[in-house]
Amino acid sequence: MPILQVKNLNVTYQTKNKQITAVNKVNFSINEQDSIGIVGESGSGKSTLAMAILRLLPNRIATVEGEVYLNGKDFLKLSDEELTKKRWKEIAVVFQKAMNALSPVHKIGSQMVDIFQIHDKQLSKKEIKNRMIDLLEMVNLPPRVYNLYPFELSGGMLQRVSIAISLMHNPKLLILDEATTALDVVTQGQILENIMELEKNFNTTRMMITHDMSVVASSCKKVVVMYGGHILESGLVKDVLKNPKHPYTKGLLESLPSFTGEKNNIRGIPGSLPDLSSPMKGCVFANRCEHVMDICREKLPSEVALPGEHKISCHLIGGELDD
Ligand SMILES: Nc1ncnc2c1ncn2[C@@H]1O[C@H](COP(=O)(O)OP(=O)(O)OP(=O)(O)O)[C@@H](O)[C@H]1O
Repeated sequence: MPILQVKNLNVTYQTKNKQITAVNKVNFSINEQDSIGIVGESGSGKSTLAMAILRLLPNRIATVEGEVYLNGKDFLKLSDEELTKKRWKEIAVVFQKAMNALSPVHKIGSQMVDIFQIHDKQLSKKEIKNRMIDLLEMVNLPPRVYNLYPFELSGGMLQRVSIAISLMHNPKLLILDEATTALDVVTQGQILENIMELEKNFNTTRMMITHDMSVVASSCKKVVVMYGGHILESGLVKDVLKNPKHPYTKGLLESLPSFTGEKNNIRGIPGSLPDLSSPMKGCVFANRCEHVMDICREKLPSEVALPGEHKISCHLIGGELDD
């Protein structure tokens, strides 16, 4: 059974005079210990997807429809009490600016203990302290960090603290939303290595939200490519990144130096995201696609399964035009 199953998930933001469909009938699932990267450029709906799964979008701002099964139970239907029990233990999240949530006037250790005790009041202070120091060591921080204030740590160290906090209750599913994006490449690489090591020890499944394909290439087993609230392509990283089928995925890869080899081959994708507040008949990428055909503007492509776990929604591949 998949650890997370998302079915027909739709998220609509209500603004004063518009309704913005930021996630549009999204379906995907994650099996245990499948690290999955959700990629796409800014505004493609990645964070909205994560927030909806985590039930962090207030009703007055957004309408969430569909089903999100966490270990077989519909997470969207849980009572607030059940939800509180599952947060941190079954599902935890680290945001890009997670470190900003730390109080500047309390030491790291005391904040960790307070957070730990919200969910577990059984252990003594000393036992908790030992566990917190173990956790800090697991994210490669020395024990002395326990007695330091946030201002005494670098951004990378603080983000490691946030990751340690997220792992405190051994969550089954860990969502990282651009959690390493603001860090320099070396620190980012080290933290990713740490996280992968921790996953093995903790038996955690990771969902990683990023606009950076190279992060997915180096740390994930599977990838989901999002654009304009739709999933356009998904599958194993080794298939999708080596043999991308969707013109959008190809465009994303061509805009990365590490995937094209030579600097002068780097290309952007001309154009910008469509207006998500007006209803669309066809493919969401049609206006920017260099292979656009009449049918692309008329009909939403349905998802086609290719060999392996590779799936694609594009009129160029599979379906009527490819017969
Ligand atoms: N609170 C909000 N009210 C209205 N529209 C919103 C709100 N938050 C996000 N959106 C819109 O929803 C769409 C998806 O945004 P989202 O932040 O989920 O994308 P993203 O892929 O995570 O991008 P980024 O990496 O820049 O955060 C965008 O069009 C954005 O403008």
